[in-house]
Amino acid sequence: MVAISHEDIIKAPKALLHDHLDGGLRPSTVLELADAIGHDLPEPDAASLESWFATAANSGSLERYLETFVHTVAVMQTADALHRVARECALDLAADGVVYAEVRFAPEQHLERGLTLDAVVDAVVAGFADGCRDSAARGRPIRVGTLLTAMRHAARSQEIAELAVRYRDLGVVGFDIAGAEAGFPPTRHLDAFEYLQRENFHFTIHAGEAFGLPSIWQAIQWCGADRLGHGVRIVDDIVGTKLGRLSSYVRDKRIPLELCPSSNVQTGAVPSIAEHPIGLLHDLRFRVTVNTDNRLMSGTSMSREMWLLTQAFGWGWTELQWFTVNAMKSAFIPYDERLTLITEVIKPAYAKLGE
Ligand SMILES: O=c1[nH]cnc2c1ncn2[C@H]1C[C@H](O)[C@@H](CO)O1
Ligand SMILES: [Zn+2]
Repeated sequence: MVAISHEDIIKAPKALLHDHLDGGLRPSTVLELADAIGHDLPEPDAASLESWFATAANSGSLERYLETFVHTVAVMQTADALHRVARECALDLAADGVVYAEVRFAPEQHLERGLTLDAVVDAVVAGFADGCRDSAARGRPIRVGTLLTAMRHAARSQEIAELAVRYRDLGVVGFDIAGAEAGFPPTRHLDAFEYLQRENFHFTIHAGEAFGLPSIWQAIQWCGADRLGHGVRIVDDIVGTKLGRLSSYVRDKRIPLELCPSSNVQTGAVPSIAEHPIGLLHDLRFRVTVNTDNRLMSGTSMSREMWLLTQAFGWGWTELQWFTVNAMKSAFIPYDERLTLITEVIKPAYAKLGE
C-alpha cells in the first residue's frame, strides 16, 4: 500500500470533537493581540513564539503544559479578541479539511477585563458563525459547535452548566470540565452534571489523561458523561487483550474516547505516538476518535494527527474513515444532522479516496 501523504489527508473530510479555542490561536494573532494590550510574551516574533509554545508544552506533565495557556488566555479578554480568535479557528479548521468541529473553552477565564459570561459566549458564538460563513464562501463548508468548559479546580461548574443550557439553541452543543486532573475528581462537580442530565443536555469530561481509572469510573458511573476527554488510561484496565469490568463497560456502551495523540506525548501520558494505546484500542474496536486538543501547543492540526497515525501504525483510508465516522456518530448535534454529514459528505469522499 502506498503511504498516504499529509496533503491527501488535508483534502479528506474530517470531524473533530476535542479542540480548545484557547489552545489553537495563530501565533501571529497572539502577537498582535498581545501588542494591542501591552501583554508581555516570551518571544518577539511569530515564528519563535510558535516554537516557544511547542517546546514549553513539551513538559512531561499536564500541570506544566497548562502553564502555557497564561499567554493565550491573557489576549482573549475582549469581545473583539474572542470574536477574532473564534472566526480564525473556524477558518483554520476548514482550511485543514475539517467539516465538523466541536471547539471548547472556559468562559470563566475570560472575565479579567470586565466582560460578563454572556458577553464572552456571545462573542465566541458570533466568531464561529462568521468564520463558518466566510469559509463556506471560500468553498470550504464547516459546521462548528461550541462546548462550554468549567475549570475543575474552580467552583463555577453549576453556573457554567446553566450558561451552556441557556445557549443550547444559539450554538452551544455541550459542556465539559478541564484543567489539572489529579486532585480534582469529576464528582466535585456532580451537581452540575446532574443538572445537565435533568436538562437532557450533553457533556464530556476530561478523564483518564493525567489520572487513571478512578477518574474514568467517576466520569461515567457517577457523573454520566456521554464521552471521555482523552480516556486513554482506560488501557490500565486491559491486560493483553483481556478487558476488565470498566473497560468492558466503556466498549460495550460505545462510549467515545476523544484521543489526542500528540498532546498525550507532550504531557507524558504516553511515551510516543508509536506506543500510543490508540493502536490497541482501535484493534479492540473501542469507539476511538482522533483529536488535536491544542493545535498551537502541539504545533499540529487534525490532518497532521491523522498523518502521524498513518505513519506509526500503517493505517490507510479505511481507518481514517472509521475514525471520522466514529467522531460524527459521537457528536453532540442532533442525529439527523450527524447522519446527513456521514452519508452526504464523509462516506462519498472516502469512497473516492479509497479508489
Ligand atoms: O488536555 C487538557 N487537559 C486538561 N485541561 C486542558 C487540556 N487542554 C486544555 N486544557 C485547559 C486549559 C484551557 O485554558 C482550558 C479551557 O480550554 O482547558
Ligand atoms: Zn483537552
